[in-house]
Amino acid sequence: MNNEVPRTPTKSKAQVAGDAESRIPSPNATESPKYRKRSSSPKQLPVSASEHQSIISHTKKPKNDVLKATNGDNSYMAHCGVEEQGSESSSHMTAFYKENIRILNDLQDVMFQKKARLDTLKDELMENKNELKAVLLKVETYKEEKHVKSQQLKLKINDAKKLRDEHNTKTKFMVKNHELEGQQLRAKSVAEMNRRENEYRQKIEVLRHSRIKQLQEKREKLREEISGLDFQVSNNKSILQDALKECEQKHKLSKEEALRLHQAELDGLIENSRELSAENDSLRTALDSKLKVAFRAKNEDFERLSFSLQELEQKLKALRSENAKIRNDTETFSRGSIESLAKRDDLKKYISASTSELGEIEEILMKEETMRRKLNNELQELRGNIRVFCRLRPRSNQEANQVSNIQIDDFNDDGGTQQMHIRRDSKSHTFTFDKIFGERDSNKDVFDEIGQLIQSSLDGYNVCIFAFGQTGSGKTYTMLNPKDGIIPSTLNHIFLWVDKLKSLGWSYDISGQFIEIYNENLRDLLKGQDGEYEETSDSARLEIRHDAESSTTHLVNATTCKFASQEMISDVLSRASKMRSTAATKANSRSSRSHSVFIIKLRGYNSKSGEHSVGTLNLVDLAGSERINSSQPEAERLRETQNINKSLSCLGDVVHALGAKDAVKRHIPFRNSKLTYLLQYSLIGDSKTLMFVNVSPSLKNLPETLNSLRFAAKVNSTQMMK
Ligand SMILES: Nc1ncnc2c1ncn2[C@@H]1O[C@H](COP(=O)(O)OP(=O)(O)OP(=O)(O)O)[C@@H](O)[C@H]1O
Repeated sequence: MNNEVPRTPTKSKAQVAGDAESRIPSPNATESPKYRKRSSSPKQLPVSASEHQSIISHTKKPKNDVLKATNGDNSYMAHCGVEEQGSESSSHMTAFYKENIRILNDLQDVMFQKKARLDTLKDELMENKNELKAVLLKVETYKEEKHVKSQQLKLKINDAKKLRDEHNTKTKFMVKNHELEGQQLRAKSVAEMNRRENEYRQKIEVLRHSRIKQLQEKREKLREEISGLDFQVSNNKSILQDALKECEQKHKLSKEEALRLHQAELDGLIENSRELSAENDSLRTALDSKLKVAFRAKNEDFERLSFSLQELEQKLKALRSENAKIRNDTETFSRGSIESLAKRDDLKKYISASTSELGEIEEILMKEETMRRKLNNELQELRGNIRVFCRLRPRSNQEANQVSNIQIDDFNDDGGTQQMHIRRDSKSHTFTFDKIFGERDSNKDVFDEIGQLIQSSLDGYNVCIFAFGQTGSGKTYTMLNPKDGIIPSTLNHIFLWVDKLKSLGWSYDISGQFIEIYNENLRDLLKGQDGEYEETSDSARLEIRHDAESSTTHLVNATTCKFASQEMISDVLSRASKMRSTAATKANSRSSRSHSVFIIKLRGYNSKSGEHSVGTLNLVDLAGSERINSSQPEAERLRETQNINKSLSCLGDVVHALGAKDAVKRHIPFRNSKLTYLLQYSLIGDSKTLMFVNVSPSLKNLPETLNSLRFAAKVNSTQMMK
């Protein structure tokens, strides 16, 4: 679209003059009444734009009229009714006409000047418009830039928010973990208290039952005794009464008989004679004494029987009071039993309420355990599936004065990384890792950092932990130090955790294999172990077999040790390291020239939820990473070094390929070394890998230290693809 202002045609002064000449009629031409009218006020010059316009319109019509007059059209004059006047007035008219023509020409000049000015203004307007356009364009560009910058700012703000959320999630997770542990401890102590309370209650119950039984038995016995005695007493009483009655009867009868006889005799004697009276008296005295003796004897019998009766009555009384006491006791006991029964019912109710509460708590704990597993995995993934930790071993006494210039920065909480700077020949080398342990950090400090990774293997993920570095840099100390190395600490941690998880229904089957890879040959470090180890025949060669369907690896002919108790750990590890050192003496420090791989398989089953988990934890002490030493050109050493270099570079290649963006489509060279082939399924997918790069502080080891750090830094720059 053309936005230009239509331009007024401009003319040069000569053109304007020429035009005016051609347009303006001759001064001799007949004057039109209109021009005459104007002559009456010759000094009235147009000053405004409207007057200017009206002058132009006035001058246009006379132009045609004048032209007609110039061409000798007298009818025009006649038509106008103008009469011929004298030559004086004609010259006057000519002057006037000329004056008007001049004014008109001046006006036309003014008009053209104004037109020219208008054009200039139009040009300026155009220029301004263009400038405005350019300015608008610039404004647009600035706006776009501003938009882009605001988008970038938004992204940065989002990133910052994400980091803050991440931090919050981490904090929440830690807090939750602590709470979880607290709850578990609380639940455990409550369970323990309940168990003890139950035990005591059961014991009290048993004691109470046995005591009641004893008392009941005693009461029964006493009842029997009482009834026996009652029976005896009533029996004796009737016997005594019968005897007494008989005695009295007999006595009465004998008395009556004797009296009757005596009376008869007396009567006979009285009747017979007085002489017999003396005899009668003596006879009577004799009879009296006889009767008295008999009576006394009978009396004594009676008294004896009365006494025994009294005794029996007293005994009966005592037994009765004892019986009453026993009854009282029994009543007290039954009252106690009723109270105990009420208490038992209360306790039963309390126990059933506690059991249901415990069930709920268990359910919550199980859910929290599942949540913890998920969160732990998310946290590990946030930290990266491949992580690299550096560890600087402490200087020995001999190295004290010959140490490298190594400086370790503080841990950067924002980036989650740590840096170290090494000076060599006035050049500074900086390396960044996920964590750096200095000379003063202990194996415990190291284990505290990797505990959650070990947890992942219990949760059913595959985990690989490598120790990499030159000979003497502290790999074996980090991995296998008997007291607190990663391997013994890991096994102890596993046992502790398995014990904790028992209350949530989890049970674990823990088994281990320990092998060595020397010159690309596998060797069983648990071979020949006794006890609960699965033996393999001496001639059997170790073989690696993969099951692609279940993504698992099987080591054919390798001894598998089932860890049934924590006590087995030190025994198995000391035997394995003995086996390794036996080989070392044979093959000249072979331990530093071979890779050792400790494979722990953790199969978990939850009887309450039916969940299964299978995790493999590979703890690898890699062979020394130093380059070929020209001072040791023996063929055997060369072969060893070549094999080590090949397998280490293959490990680097595999990790690198796994970290590539197109890793899923890419060929991963697992088969290029026995080590990577063995660990194939523990390096892909959800697996987690941690590499320790162990370095020495010694100045003489500096070139190897830098090599190791470069290798590790390359691994650290990798982020595993899923
Ligand atoms: N963090 C540490 N604290 C104390 N001593 C250590 C530490 N790291 C290593 N050492 C000591 O340094 C020496 C060498 O360590 P170590 O044998 O573990 O090295 P290495 O890298 O495994 O060597 P090789 O490859 O020969 O097995 C040992 O005497 C060990 O006790």
